[in-house]
Amino acid sequence: MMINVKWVLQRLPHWEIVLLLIFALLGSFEGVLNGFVLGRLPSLTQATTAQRYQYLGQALVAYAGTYTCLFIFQLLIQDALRRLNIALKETLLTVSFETSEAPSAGLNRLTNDAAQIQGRYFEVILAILSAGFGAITAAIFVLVTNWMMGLISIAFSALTMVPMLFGQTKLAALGKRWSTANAATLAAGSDWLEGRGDLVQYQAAGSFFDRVKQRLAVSEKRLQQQTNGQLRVQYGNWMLTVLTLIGPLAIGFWLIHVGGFGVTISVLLTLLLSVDHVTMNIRMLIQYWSQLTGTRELRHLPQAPTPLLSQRTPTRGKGQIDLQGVTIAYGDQPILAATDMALTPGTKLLVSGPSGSGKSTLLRVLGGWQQPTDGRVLVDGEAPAPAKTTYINQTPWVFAGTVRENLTLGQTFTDDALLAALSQVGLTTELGDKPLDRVIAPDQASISGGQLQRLALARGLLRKRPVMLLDEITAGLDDRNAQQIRNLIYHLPNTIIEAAHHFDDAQLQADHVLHYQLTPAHILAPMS
Ligand SMILES: Nc1ncnc2c1ncn2[C@@H]1O[C@H](COP(=O)(O)OP(=O)(O)OP(=O)(O)O)[C@@H](O)[C@H]1O
Repeated sequence: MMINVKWVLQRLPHWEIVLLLIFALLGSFEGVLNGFVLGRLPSLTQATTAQRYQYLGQALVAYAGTYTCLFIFQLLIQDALRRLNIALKETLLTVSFETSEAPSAGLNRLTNDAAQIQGRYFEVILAILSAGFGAITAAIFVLVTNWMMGLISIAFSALTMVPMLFGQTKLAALGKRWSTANAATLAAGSDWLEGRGDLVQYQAAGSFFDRVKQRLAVSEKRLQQQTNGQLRVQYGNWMLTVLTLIGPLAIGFWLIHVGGFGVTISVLLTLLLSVDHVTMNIRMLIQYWSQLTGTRELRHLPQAPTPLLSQRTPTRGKGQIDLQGVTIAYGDQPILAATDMALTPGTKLLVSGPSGSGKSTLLRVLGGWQQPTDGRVLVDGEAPAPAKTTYINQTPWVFAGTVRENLTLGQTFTDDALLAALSQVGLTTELGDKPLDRVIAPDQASISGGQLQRLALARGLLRKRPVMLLDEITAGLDDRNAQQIRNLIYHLPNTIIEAAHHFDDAQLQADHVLHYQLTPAHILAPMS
């Protein structure tokens, strides 16, 4: 997806676009106001006092009217920016969510990228309106004053575009390099803060901080290179602007000398006063253009292969799972050799295997979070999707808020349904008198590991999905908590597939749980 002019226009109401155009046009008369009003002064030497006051009145209306239009234009710009910023941040958050980006990358988009796009794209597009109309109004005024000298002056103005034509691609590349380096710095900063515990206990803070410092130095260097690139283009523009002033004057003096095209010193003076606004606006347009192109890479947003937000609603099947020739590999690394398997509704299956054998990968494929390399998985006869199954891992996320908010996630459930889910996982009494109103936080400090896993199970049970995929959910728990959770899940009516290193053979047998292993030959085989 690309944040471009079309995207911008689609997010602004039509009436606002029309008003922006009208007030940008009216405000653009500011550029020729001095030339127009002051240019009439010499004719007042012969005028009556009444005519002079009439002239003054007209000048007052012209100046006050133009500045009022400029003021309204600025108010409209602020309103448009508000709308665009809301739409932009919503879009960036959605893109990060859809593409499963790391939170640090998503936050980088939301803060740095959003600020850059706002300052160097949205504001610039709106400023282009004003500069564009300013250039057109001034150009028409100049041509009407003296078409030949006007054309010469405008032709010289066009020279200021030259540096931009050459610098455009380079500036876009510099913008991208800065963004990449900045994302790396943020990732290192996030590691530095998140990994504080290990860095302190292993006394590795000093050595690790070198990495943060290196990345910081690189990203600041890239920012400087980006700004320097823009400055170089600007310097080229300034030099050419000098030429656009001197060149037409030289030609004008020669035309006066030979008496051509009615050029006089006062024509040159009027042109000098107004052509400045043609050049200035064109120069600003080029500068704005350089900023626009500098953000091109930032505005190009990644597209998720399988959008997560447009998932279909869950099926109401019973929980039959079929694997038909399912093969899984990461490039050359095999995970699962071609496997056929049928699990009837309500089956309880434990998949064990050494670390790195592919248990999590298998569960993600069964849940539709990633595709198999070959073959197909069917859940109740359909391709699996995250919205059809429940997948819980070792570290479920706690959202800042109450237990109720953590269960509903903003959806509508009755308190009775919530309490029933809590009761199913044995959490009704442990969380106090009013368990649904209990406040918990993302750092999980206010809730134990076992309670957290049971809360995540309750969140899943509430949605009544027939299939539950449980990835090492007891890994961080002591034996008593692990046993409690397994007692719970093995007695649910759902189809349960659990991946785990540790298990209790006696419990598996007592609860008739199938036990398969992912072998070193990448085969899913029953444990003998
Ligand atoms: N996105 C990925 N791209 C490439 N390789 C991956 C990816 N995810 C996992 N792997 C690799 O695939 C193998 C299986 O990983 P997986 O996490 O599924 O194993 P696991 O059995 O769940 O391990 P553990 O018990 O340690 O959690 C590992 O070697 C891992 O490095």
